[in-house]
Amino acid sequence: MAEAIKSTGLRGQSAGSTALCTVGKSGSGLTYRGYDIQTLAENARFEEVAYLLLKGRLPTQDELDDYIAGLVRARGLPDPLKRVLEQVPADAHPMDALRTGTSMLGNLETEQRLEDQQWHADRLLAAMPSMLNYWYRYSHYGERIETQTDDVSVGGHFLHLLHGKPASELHARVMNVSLILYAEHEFNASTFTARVCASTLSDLHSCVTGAIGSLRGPLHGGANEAAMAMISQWANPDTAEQGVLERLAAKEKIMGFGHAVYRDADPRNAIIKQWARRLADDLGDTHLYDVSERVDEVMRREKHLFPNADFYHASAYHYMGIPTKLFTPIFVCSRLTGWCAHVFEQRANNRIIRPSADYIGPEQRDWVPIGER
Ligand SMILES: CC(=O)SCCNC(=O)CCNC(=O)[C@H](O)C(C)(C)COP(=O)(O)OP(=O)(O)OC[C@H]1O[C@@H](n2cnc3c(N)ncnc32)[C@H](O)[C@@H]1OP(=O)(O)O
Ligand SMILES: O=C([O-])CC(=O)C(=O)O
Repeated sequence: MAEAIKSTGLRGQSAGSTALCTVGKSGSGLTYRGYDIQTLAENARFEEVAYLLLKGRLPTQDELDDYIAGLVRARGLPDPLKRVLEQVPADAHPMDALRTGTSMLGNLETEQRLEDQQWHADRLLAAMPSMLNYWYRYSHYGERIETQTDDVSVGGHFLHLLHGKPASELHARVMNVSLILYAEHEFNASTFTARVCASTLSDLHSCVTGAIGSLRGPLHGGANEAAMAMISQWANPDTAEQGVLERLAAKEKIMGFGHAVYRDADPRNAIIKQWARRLADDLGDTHLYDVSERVDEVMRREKHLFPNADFYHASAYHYMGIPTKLFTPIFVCSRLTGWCAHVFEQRANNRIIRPSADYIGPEQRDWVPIGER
């Protein structure tokens, strides 16, 4: 019985090997291919991290320039994909729009050969912010936007399409850091979804479509939106404290706190928290940040729980004028790199993922004809 409880949710069990990432290993909280997350967030461009994850090593300057140029060229959307996105209603969740868009792209640009997997991953990386903003601006404002911008960064491109003007240097910098922080995290639920799908020898678009569905839930990527919905209802830190205590008394979860692997801290939190503070100061409005800090204090005091990567992302994104419903889709634009890198890794050493289950149903029974039940 003790064993069964321990194995709930496969917690703590190894489900395979990876050379991509360490999570919660002593000495360093999070590394991508051996590079510490703090170092990457301070020094790297997101595109450089994407290259590292997808191709296995850091690029030279020439390689990075070529890589970025390729991503910039691949931002356009085929007309049939635009028409499909135009059918997705404004009140759909943007994650569903991305799920549909990714699936449709898989129909138009089907992955036929293993040798093309890298091209398809890069294409998805370039096109995901375009799909999201094309749908958002069309469904909410009736605008058919041009998705081919010449912004060099994925984050800058995203903000440009969303706001219809190039991003400020500060906002482009924060988006860069955010995309790096969200890029990869070992065998989390959405990545594991992608790997299970890859293990059947399915195509990349199916793996990514499934992973989007897993990321959407509030216990995973959807927590950044849920955290925003929560903190935005509190007028000041004192009402926030009261609200958290009430939720805890009602045994409700506080979104953006806790983690399946980390025990003391999520190393991404300190980094995004610092940028959220910078954005608040830049805007001259620290209200949401102050509320967030109080929630953080109360959760540590009452539950010994710490904010995960999602919590301060809520205020950071809000300060950049990003609508709440686009928070988790931004996570997709980043985690796509981790998902695809894991698909490649799975394919390179594949065996179909098929665990066993502990049967807890009835013993074998006699069949009762329908008229006698
Ligand atoms: C980028 C990401 O995906 S990070 C994760 C984003 N998700 C969230 O922020 C959602 C809120 N957090 C949670 O639901 C959980 O902490 C998860 C899903 C992240 C991890 O789940 P688990 O590994 O099952 O959590 P864990 O075993 O550490 O929980 C231990 C205890 O703390 C409680 N707990 C964990 N997180 C929270 C929380 N956010 N608020 C209140 N209580 C919590 C659990 O209910 C559990 O209590 P119990 O022992 O009385 O049942
Ligand atoms: O690792 C996890 O379970 C969730 C997480 O933090 C992530 O995917 O970034």
